[in-house]
Amino acid sequence: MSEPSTGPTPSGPDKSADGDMADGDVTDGDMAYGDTAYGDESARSLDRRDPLAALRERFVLDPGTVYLDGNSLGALPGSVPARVADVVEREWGRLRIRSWTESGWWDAPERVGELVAPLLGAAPGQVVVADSTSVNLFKATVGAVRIAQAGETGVPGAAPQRTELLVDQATFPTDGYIAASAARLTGCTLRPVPAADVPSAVGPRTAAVLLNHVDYRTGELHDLPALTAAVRAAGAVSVWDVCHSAGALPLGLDAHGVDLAVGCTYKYLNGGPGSPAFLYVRRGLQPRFDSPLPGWNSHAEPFAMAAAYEPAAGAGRGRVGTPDILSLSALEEALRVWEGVRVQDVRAKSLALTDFFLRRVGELVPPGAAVSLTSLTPREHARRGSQVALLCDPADEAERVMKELAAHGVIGDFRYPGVLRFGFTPLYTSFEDAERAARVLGEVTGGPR
Ligand SMILES: Cc1ncc(COP(=O)(O)O)c(C=O)c1O
Ligand SMILES: Nc1c(O)cccc1C(=O)C[C@H](N)C(=O)O
Repeated sequence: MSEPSTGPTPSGPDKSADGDMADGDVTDGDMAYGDTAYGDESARSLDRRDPLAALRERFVLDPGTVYLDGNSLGALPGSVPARVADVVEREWGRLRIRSWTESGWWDAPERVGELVAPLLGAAPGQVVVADSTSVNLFKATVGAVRIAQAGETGVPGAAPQRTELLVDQATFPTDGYIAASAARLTGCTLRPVPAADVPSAVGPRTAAVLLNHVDYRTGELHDLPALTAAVRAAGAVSVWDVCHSAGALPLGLDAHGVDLAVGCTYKYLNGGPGSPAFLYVRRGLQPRFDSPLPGWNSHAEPFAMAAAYEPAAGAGRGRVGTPDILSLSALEEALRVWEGVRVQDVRAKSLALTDFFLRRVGELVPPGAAVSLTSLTPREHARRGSQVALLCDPADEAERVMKELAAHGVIGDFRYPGVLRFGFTPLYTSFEDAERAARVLGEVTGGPR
């Protein structure tokens, strides 16, 4: 495997930059795994001293498969089916309408939001779980521009010069489409810029900036603290898409002064296919958050059925309509896996797993293999999420390679042009999984056996 073309050549594991210190340093966790990038310790030995190893038992996994697609759809936590069956049979089947109050259905978006909040570094009262990521991106982006255009006074139109919306150039497509629509609706011009250029691009005309924390294609982690600070310094409002970092690394949303954030719950939070997304609105901004989708669930008194809209205080202002109780219940149960688990320990294992995988791929797929691989994922810990993206040369071999991997029981995914993606979910991925994936990759790319 070739080294990534960007970033400095590593001289050793990057101890300075283990993600985000605001939620706690990962030094302890790092020591738990040692030097996975440059040492020669075996997968079996690393698994033996993995403090998170027992969590794997909480998931439904089959022994013949290495599942490295948790960055797209997390695996099923074993306790979820019984909970969903109870919600269907007892809460819906027997209690019926009474469940809106007696089973806590009505408050579920806020209640589940409180379970997600600590994983985001958010104090209570700022996260609601409802709707899809795409819908929440719309609420957050239009809401952010409206806040900026109201200026310090909070009066709509008080800052008429803020007519630019920045979006990161390499964004996941839905963010780009929604940002374009949000710009049209708010009279803004949309300007795509590389995330790293935001500090020089943001200025007095900028209303809001929508950034992805981890690039879905390359796995690159952007510098949330520095970029948020740059947006703030320019008087603009920050919106972060944290789909690929929530549940994978500490975010420190409160500590870094993030304004709004949105993320999926079906990736590293294992909520299940289409489980509802979350919306974080910083407490200080909540009174000024003017949702572009003010449905009746976000009303201060929904059952007053009032003709006039009066927004709820707090995170509930981000709700729209009737919550999806079956999916929310599955997610609520899935989040129980996190009881007693520290995100910084998950981060330490994620870095150890991806270090180890990159090292073994380097050893098993040498330059000169029939299909050569270049890591698009940065080596530096401070710039790496929880996935490894390998670019195939020739690129049109990637689809075949991924199919062959699947035929050998290694599940990742493939994105154009020629990118193999491997997601590492530390709650259930072992070092043996990483070893087996690297070995099979070596075989199907024509590297040594
Ligand atoms: C970074 C990112 N943003 C947004 C989305 C879209 O989310 P949804 O389809 O749940 O609206 C995804 C995944 O599909 C994603 O990876
Ligand atoms: N949300 C997905 C879906 O409904 C079907 C297939 C894949 C997905 C994904 O989440 C893709 C993912 N966001 C990505 O990073 O590419």
